[in-house]
Amino acid sequence: MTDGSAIKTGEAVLSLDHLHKAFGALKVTDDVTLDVRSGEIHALIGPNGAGKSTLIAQICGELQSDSGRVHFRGRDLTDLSAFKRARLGLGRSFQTTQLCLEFSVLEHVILSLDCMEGGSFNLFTNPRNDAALREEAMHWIGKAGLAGRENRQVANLAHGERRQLELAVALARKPHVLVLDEPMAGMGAEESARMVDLLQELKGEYPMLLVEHDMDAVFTLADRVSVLVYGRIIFTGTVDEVRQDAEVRSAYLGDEAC
Ligand SMILES: Nc1ncnc2c1ncn2[C@@H]1O[C@H](COP(=O)(O)OP(=O)(O)OP(=O)(O)O)[C@@H](O)[C@H]1O
Repeated sequence: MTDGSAIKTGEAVLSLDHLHKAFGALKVTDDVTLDVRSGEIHALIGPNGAGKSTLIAQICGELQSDSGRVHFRGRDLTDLSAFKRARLGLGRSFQTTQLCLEFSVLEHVILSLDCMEGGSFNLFTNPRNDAALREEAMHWIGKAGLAGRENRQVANLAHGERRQLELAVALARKPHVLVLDEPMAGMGAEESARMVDLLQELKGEYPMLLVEHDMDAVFTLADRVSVLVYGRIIFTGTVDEVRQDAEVRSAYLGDEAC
């Protein structure tokens, strides 16, 4: 299989095969094998410093693995740059916001679309004149729950709305999988609930690898959960299985899972 169009529900879209990464003597990714299947949200949880962000960087090509392979939609990505992986549809969000505060929501998404198409559109002269780009940007803005906020300057958005804008930008790149690094980070309860609803709506359309500390969100959204401790996956299973596993509870969940 070389083309993702042939992928059926439940088949692996993204596979990590025995990935390793060490910083000096510190093994940060230690023989990690997991997959994200079509139609699912696969959550990756683990204590601070377990190696979750490092693993995301290895998946997305920002960090070279010491060994192991990454396959995406039937293709071996291991030796490709982050840019090429993104082009092939590996979408990602970051743990901290990566937005230009002086742009409007609409300008942000239009710029992202234009960059993706390799255009020469000049944001500073006439950002809203390309009707097709504008229409498409509005589509992604709506999909990320920001309809009505398109003309608001990013600097004036609430934290949760900024995370939604990042989601709009990620969606505008037309990913075939979403790798989300703590999308609820820094959010209050109401903002988290809104993001959970959004991800719930997008589930099925986009397979997701979700790194998240908010256990309510994880238990609501995930089909499967992998638990990373000191760079090793100690357990993969359904939400119920993970909640009941004694090792997981002692390593990470504690009484939260009861
Ligand atoms: N470039 C680096 N050089 C050396 N050590 C690093 C580097 N990047 C990460 N580490 C170390 O690797 C370990 C894993 O870090 P990582 O940020 O991947 O964990 P994490 O699970 O994402 O943590 P958190 O939940 O706090 O975001 C930590 O001990 C960290 O200090």
